[in-house]
Amino acid sequence: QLSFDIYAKSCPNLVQIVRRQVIIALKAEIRMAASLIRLHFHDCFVNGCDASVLLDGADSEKLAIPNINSARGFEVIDTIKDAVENACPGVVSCADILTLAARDSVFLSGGPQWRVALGRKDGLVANQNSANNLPSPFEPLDAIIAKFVAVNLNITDVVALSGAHTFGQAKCAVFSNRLFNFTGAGTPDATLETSLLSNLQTVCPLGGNSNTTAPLDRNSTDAFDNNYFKNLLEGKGLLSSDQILFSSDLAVNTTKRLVEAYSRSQNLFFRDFTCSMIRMGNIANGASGEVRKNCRVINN
Ligand code: HEM
Ligand SMILES: [Ca+2]
Repeated sequence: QLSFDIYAKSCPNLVQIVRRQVIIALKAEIRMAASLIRLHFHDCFVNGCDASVLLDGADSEKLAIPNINSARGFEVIDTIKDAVENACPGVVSCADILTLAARDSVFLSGGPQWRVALGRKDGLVANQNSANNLPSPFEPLDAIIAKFVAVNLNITDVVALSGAHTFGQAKCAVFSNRLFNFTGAGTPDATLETSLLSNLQTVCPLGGNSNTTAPLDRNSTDAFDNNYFKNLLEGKGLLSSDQILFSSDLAVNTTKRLVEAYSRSQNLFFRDFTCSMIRMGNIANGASGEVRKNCRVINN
């Protein structure tokens, strides 16, 4: 029931309003592009794209392991929502705003652009348990694939969408297990290229601050391009869940060929990424919904 012209009469300038606010947010902090698309991903994988991730409270998804002290950009979404409410009060859902902001983040960082079908409704409940079950950087490839399949996405979506790790940052907490004593063997992850390994050992020393961050793609930290895939061919994926797309045994029959193809052709990556973003953005919430006035709380 999503459509391209659902707000044509009720909020004709929506797309421009969101774009303008995302531009302002990226001027203040370029990393916000990465943070906004990640929020959209964490929204869509939990109850479908229904802005459940934006809700505050003790049972919120914000407090789930993958999000706490990690998910960011909530204030930016509030600001965009305010601008939209000023122009068209009570019309546009927070879920649509987050989808548009994610789309703009990619394009404004040098990536592809696409049209977003709109009309998502905001959910009435958060699902902290499901948010705790988001794909983890510590799990093997078969488990990650299974979590995508569970929301009707496929192996191509796994590889293409992982390409979002072309920008943004990750904390030592999510990759330092690779640096010194990987899987209890007493040695680092053998698939991690040695010069990157020694650099990361300095950035994230044993007993150091686990909140220190490193770029997911140190070739072009803030640009949306296919360097992420070139990195994987060289053992320079930051997260274990990145590198296993190329280096694990299972990758040989599933994801490795696509990693190689995207590393050779940015065009192919951009085309598949666009398709997969649309597919992820269409994950539906089966339950009823509303257009929230404030993205942090359901209407009363
Ligand atoms: C395939 C399974 C995935 C896993 C295991 C995963 C895991 C992670 C982890 C652990 C971080 C670092 C968080 C932190 O240190 O605070 C991260 C960051 C990020 N993820 Fe993923 N991710 C996955 C898929 C995706 C998808 C599908 C997207 C979007 C389409 C995405 C976009 C991002 C972005 C842009 C960042 C950087 C955020 C920032 O700088 O604020 N990831 N991811
Ligand atoms: Ca959601």
